[in-house]
Amino acid sequence: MKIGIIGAGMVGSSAAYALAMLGIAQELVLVDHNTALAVAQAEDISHAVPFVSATTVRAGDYSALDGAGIVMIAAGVSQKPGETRLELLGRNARVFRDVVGQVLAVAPQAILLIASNPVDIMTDIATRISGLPPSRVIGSGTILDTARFRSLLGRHLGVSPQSVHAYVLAEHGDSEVLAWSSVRIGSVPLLSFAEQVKRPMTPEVKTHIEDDVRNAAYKIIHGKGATYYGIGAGLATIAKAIARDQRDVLSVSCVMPELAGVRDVAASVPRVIGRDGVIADLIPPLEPHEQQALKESLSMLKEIAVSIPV
Ligand SMILES: NC(=O)C1=CN([C@@H]2O[C@H](COP(=O)(O)OP(=O)(O)OC[C@H]3O[C@@H](n4cnc5c(N)ncnc54)[C@H](O)[C@@H]3O)[C@@H](O)[C@H]2O)C=CC1
Ligand SMILES: CC(=O)C(=O)O
Repeated sequence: MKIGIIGAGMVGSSAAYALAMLGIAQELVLVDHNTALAVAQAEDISHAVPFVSATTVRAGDYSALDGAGIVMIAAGVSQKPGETRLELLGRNARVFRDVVGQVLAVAPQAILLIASNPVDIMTDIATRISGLPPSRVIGSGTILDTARFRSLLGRHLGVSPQSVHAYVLAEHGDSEVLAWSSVRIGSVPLLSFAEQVKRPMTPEVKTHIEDDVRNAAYKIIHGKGATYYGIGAGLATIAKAIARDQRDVLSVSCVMPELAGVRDVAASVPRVIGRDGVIADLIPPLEPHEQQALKESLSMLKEIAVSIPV
C-alpha cells in the first residue's frame, strides 16, 4: 500500500520512521509546504530502511499521493510550552482548508488519518470538508493517552503494558476520561489483580497515574519542545490495522451519530479498525461519574466544533 503523510515535521517524520521500521507500506510519500524539509526527512528515513524493510520513502507534491490507501495529516502548528491543544484550533483549521481538498483531488479512495491538534475537532473538520463517510476519517484521538495509561499501570503492577486492557475515552486533551472501572489485567479486574500481586491501587496511586496521563504532553513539551515518538508509533499502529485488515481494537476518534446524549461529535472510544476504516464502535461499561465526565467532554467538543465553519 502507498501511504502519504502531509506534514513532515516531528510527528509526520516519526510516523514515517515507525512505518518504515514496521515495513507496512510499499511506498511512503512525504508532502510538506517546506519542500526542503520533506526531501531531507525522506532521505534520512530511507537510509534506515535497508536495515529492516523494503519500503520506498520519498518526498513529493500532492500529485505523488495518487493511489494512496491512507493519507495521514500531521501538518500545522504544535503547542508551545504551557499552550493547550485547543488554542491551536484557528491556525490548524486554516491549514486543513488548504490541505484536505488537495489530498482528495488525487487520492479520493484514501482513508484519512488525522494527527494535528486539537485532533478531535480537526477530525470533525476533515470529515465535513471531505464529505467522506465518518468511518474513513480517523483521528489518532486517545490512542496515545491509552498507551500512556497502560504504560503507567503496567509499571505500577509489574506487568507488561500489552497485558493491560485499559482505555482513555473522549477528548484527546484536558477533559479526557480514564475508564478506570473497565480496566482488566489479562482477564482479571484491576483491583483484584492489584491485590493478588500485592501492589494496591491506593487513591494516591490512582491520582498520580491520572495526573501523569493527562499532563504527559505538557511535561514532555516543557522538557524537549514537542512529543512525537509516541504518536508516531500510534499512527503506524492504526495504519497497520488498516493496511492488513487486522480488526484491532484501538481508541481512536471519529464522528459518531450519538454518544452520551451528544449528537454528531468526534471523540474517542475503543473501535474495531480494519481495511474499511472504523468497523465498529465499542462503548465500555462505565460508572455514573465516568459517564458524566464523558458527557461533559463530548458536550465541550461539540460546542467548539459547531463554532468552526469549514
Ligand atoms: N494527535 C496526537 O496525539 C499528537 C498530535 N500532535 C500534533 O501534530 C501536529 C504536528 O506537530 P509537529 O510535527 O510536532 O509540528 P512541526 O512543526 O514539527 O511540523 C508541522 C509541519 O507541518 C507543515 N505544514 C504547515 N502547514 C502546512 C500546509 N498548509 N501544507 C503542508 N504542510 C504544512 C510545516 O511545514 C511543518 O513541517 C501539531 O498540531 C501537534 O499538536 C503532536 C503530538 C501528538
Ligand atoms: C502533543 C500531544 O497531543 C500529546 O503528546 O498528547
